[in-house]
Amino acid sequence: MGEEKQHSIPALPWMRDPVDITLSQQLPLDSVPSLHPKLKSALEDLGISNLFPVQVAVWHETVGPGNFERDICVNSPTGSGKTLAYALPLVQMLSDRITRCLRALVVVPTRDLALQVKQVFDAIASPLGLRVGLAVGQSSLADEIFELVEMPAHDISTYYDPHHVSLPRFQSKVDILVATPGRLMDHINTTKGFTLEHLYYLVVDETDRLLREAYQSWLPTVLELIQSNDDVFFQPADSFFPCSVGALRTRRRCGVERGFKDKPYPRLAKMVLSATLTQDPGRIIQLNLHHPLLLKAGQMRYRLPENLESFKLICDKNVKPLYLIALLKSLGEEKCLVFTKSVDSTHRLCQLLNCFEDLQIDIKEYSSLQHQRVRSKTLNEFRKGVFQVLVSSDALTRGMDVEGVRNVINYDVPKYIKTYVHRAGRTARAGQTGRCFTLMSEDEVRRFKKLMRKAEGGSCLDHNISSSLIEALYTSYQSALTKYKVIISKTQKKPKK
Ligand SMILES: Nc1ncnc2c1ncn2[C@@H]1O[C@H](COP(=O)(O)OP(=O)(O)OP(=O)(O)O)[C@@H](O)[C@H]1O
Repeated sequence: MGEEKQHSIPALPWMRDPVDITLSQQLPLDSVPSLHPKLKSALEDLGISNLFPVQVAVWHETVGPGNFERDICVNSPTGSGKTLAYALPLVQMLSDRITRCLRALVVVPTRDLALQVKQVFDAIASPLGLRVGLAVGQSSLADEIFELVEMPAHDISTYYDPHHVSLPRFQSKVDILVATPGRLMDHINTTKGFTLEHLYYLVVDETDRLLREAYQSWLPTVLELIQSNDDVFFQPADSFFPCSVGALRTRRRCGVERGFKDKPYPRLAKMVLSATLTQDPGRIIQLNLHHPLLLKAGQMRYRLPENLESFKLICDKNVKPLYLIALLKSLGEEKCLVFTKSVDSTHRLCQLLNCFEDLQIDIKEYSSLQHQRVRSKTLNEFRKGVFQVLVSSDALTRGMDVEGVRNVINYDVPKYIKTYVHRAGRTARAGQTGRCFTLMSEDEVRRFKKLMRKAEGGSCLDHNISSSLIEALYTSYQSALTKYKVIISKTQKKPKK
């Protein structure tokens, strides 16, 4: 992660002069210019009466006077409302569409995040008659195709056959698609009738994470498909284009672009967002942004939520699990997320904690070692409050919004400030209060303090647990360890003869 070492002044000139989101105020729905009445009442049904500053700023640059003339990059803290910041303008802009085509594509890194984003879209898009699809590999490819593409009555096979001479009429069943890169590529490569040719809007959520992982070159592929459509736009109407199997060809927005001296320029509008947006020109360039505008909260690249309190808890590393247990006990019934450094550590820690007989706290794990179905079930139960403590590694928690998480605990000190931002950001969301505790040994303190100086709002208090509380746990620790060793020996594979 060489990016961490970069100087904090961005190399890209347009990144040096951002619009500061913190200067925007919350805006009551009645004052939001041009807000569709149905969108307003959908928001009210969600209990939303004001737009958050990032939503106001994005609205201003898209639906408002900005009119989507520039591609939008958003760097705003975790829990500040980025999902609705992009979902609202998309739904508003598509509300007057006449035919149903795939007009907006939202790419996110994980399935659970995609499900969460789809729920947000469903709540605001359905009242305006827009359909939202999901391409995440939750169901079989065939089931997913059934939900996304209307097959011509006579055509029963679902996969693309390049030798098929007559071009049947496929119809998209969705206006907006939320996808993970892998499944998106499956549809691009194999699903007949799945086309991006009508796309107006591309959203890349958790951009830095998605740009870091190539996932079968999904981004160059999507951009190339869109680019080739733009090229075809200027070709004579009778020219052959293999993707034009659908309904009408769509004309992308053809506005007067700022800086283009009244030259009409059809293009796809892009929005890219993250709480830790990359400043690396080598990565940003991959997005092929058009005259980009950066919307950013505050001065520094990393910013922690306003109502987050950070604490460091210095432990004796020989009995670190006891500090965690003492901390969990002191937090009572509050929902907690515990982060470890790896999936293996997550598994081991969760097993060990469950070996403490008198703990009386329900603890489950959430990791990529588990089957997706198990993981989704665990997450749903955690959302509903069926159990109270979830132990997780980093990979899957980007963007996850679980109501009522009051505490985040870093069992292992995060290596990078970016990791701290995303972990801590699972609490103190939407203006709520929250706490992040980081367990560390004495010799890790210096590095941790240095790490926290990289973030706005990175001040950190001490949280102490008395040694008598730790000593009181020694006996149960011994019996938990014995029980844990039995479990480990049973699960370890027997050597082959
Ligand atoms: N205008 C609003 N009024 C009240 N609540 C809101 C508003 N906008 C968003 N929220 C709530 O704020 C929470 C955080 O929103 P969201 O998940 O979009 O944050 P985010 O900025 O994408 O965070 P992350 O960077 O962690 O992905 C959600 O529970 C959402 O329902």
